[in-house]
Amino acid sequence: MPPSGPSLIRLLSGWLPAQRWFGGKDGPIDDLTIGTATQLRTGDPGLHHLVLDVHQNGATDHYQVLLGTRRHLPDRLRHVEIGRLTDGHAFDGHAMNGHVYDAVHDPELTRPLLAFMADEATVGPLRFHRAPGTEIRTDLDGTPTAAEQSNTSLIFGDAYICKLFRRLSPGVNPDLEVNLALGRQGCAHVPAVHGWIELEPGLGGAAEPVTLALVSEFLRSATDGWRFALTSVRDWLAQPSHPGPLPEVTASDAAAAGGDFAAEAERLGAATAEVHRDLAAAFGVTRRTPEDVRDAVFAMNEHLDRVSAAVPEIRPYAHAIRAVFDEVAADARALTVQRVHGDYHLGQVMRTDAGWMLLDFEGEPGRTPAERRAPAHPLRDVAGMLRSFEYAARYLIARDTDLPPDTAESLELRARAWAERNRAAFCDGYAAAGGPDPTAHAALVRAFEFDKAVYEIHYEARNRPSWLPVPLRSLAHLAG
Ligand SMILES: Nc1ncnc2c1ncn2[C@@H]1O[C@H](COP(=O)(O)OP(=O)(O)O)[C@@H](O)[C@H]1O
Ligand SMILES: O=P(O)(O)O[C@H]1O[C@H](CO)[C@@H](O[C@H]2O[C@H](CO)[C@@H](O)[C@H](O)[C@H]2O)[C@H](O)[C@H]1O
Repeated sequence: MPPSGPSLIRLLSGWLPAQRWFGGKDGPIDDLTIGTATQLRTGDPGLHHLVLDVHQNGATDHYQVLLGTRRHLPDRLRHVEIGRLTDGHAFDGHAMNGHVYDAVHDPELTRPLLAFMADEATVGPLRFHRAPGTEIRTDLDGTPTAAEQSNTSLIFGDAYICKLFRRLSPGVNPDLEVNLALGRQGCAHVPAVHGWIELEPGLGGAAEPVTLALVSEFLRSATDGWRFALTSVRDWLAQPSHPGPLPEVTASDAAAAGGDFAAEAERLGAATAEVHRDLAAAFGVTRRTPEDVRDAVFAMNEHLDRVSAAVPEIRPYAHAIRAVFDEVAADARALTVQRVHGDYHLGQVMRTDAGWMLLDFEGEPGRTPAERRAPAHPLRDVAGMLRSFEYAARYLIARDTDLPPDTAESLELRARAWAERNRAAFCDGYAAAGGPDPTAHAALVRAFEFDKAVYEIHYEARNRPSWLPVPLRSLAHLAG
């Protein structure tokens, strides 16, 4: 018997919209039903896996939640309480009185997930998998990472990270698909997959299973690429400012600033090319005709129209952006496309002792599963990372509204120099390691960069309005 009853639904309807990973914040929930309910642990505390069917604007989205139930809630779990069920409320077929809470915060309830994977268990519609040839330790508790975003990640000791996909789509999740494929290619730039969880076919009537979670090797002592780059920018901006025109940045200047990133940017470029090579080997390559390229440019223009309608701040740059798109369409040539990362930026890479590692092959949130898996030109990823250098360079100054204009202007010159230096180093590393040379495809890279900037302006306006000046400032420079 599925968990039912108005009170559980009422509790979840109030809780869901407040979750960071809930994608339906634009409008009210019309109806919420429970698609599947699986009891993973009986007794107290109890653990229940639910797929929620959320009906909004005529469409249905599916979200995964793990609920804990306890008769007495310890203080350490009070902040994640969802509510209380009383009077023998039916829950997974059991009369249940007690507190219902977000189980990802309860180490006692996250530990069983590893045990199920180690045993390759099937529990109701849930199938737990261990990757071939790997062991899974079962003595570790999982705790959620502080930076909860589109998904929830649990860290188990310093051994594993388990990403629970929140919004579910039928079919294998691209992150699992790509990581397994790259692992089979022997790629040194992705963490090893240890296990995964899937839901049997049937979600939304689909014939394929659904990926629920991915367990990977935890990269201990790794530094997040975004933070690493920002440390360098901070040092670079703190140098005494030079009056007059943009100073030429030499390696010794940058090194004197204490945090030159160029050698790292070059290594990151090389790692990116190696991953692209392995993706092409694993998934194959496809040819696109000049007509296909013109269609793609048409889609970029339509994207710009939609974003211009929603975010007026982009309108002053629309003409310059269209000119770049038109240049590619006018000189359209056949291109070779392949599986790519799809949402490549400094927050998706980590520097370990062994080199750069690439994470999160899910593609841009908001795109359909088919779009996320569609082949694209590898220079799209290069353009994504070039945008990220622009972001890192300007992040500290674009958000400081108290800077006097002349200080802001001199810092902008300095930020520009940092971005140019690291963009060039990244492109050099990419081309030297066998990727298509970005300097030989300048118009295409520029078009991809502008298309990404359009996406970012929409993303920031919707999700982080205080960040909007960051892509706008860089657009003012690139489109100027
Ligand atoms: N294998 C790993 N080892 C260490 N940290 C990781 C690993 N995978 C992800 N992370 C950390 O978790 C963050 C979010 O991971 P990501 O896969 O990008 O999830 P999301 O899709 O929720 O953005 C990363 O930015 C990184 O800091
Ligand atoms: O990491 P996600 O897959 O959730 O990607 C989304 O969020 C990113 C921000 O967290 C966003 O990236 C933008 O901001 C980054 C700095 O925080 C910057 O390095 C990127 O260049 C910029 O695009 C990403 O676009 C979005 O899809």
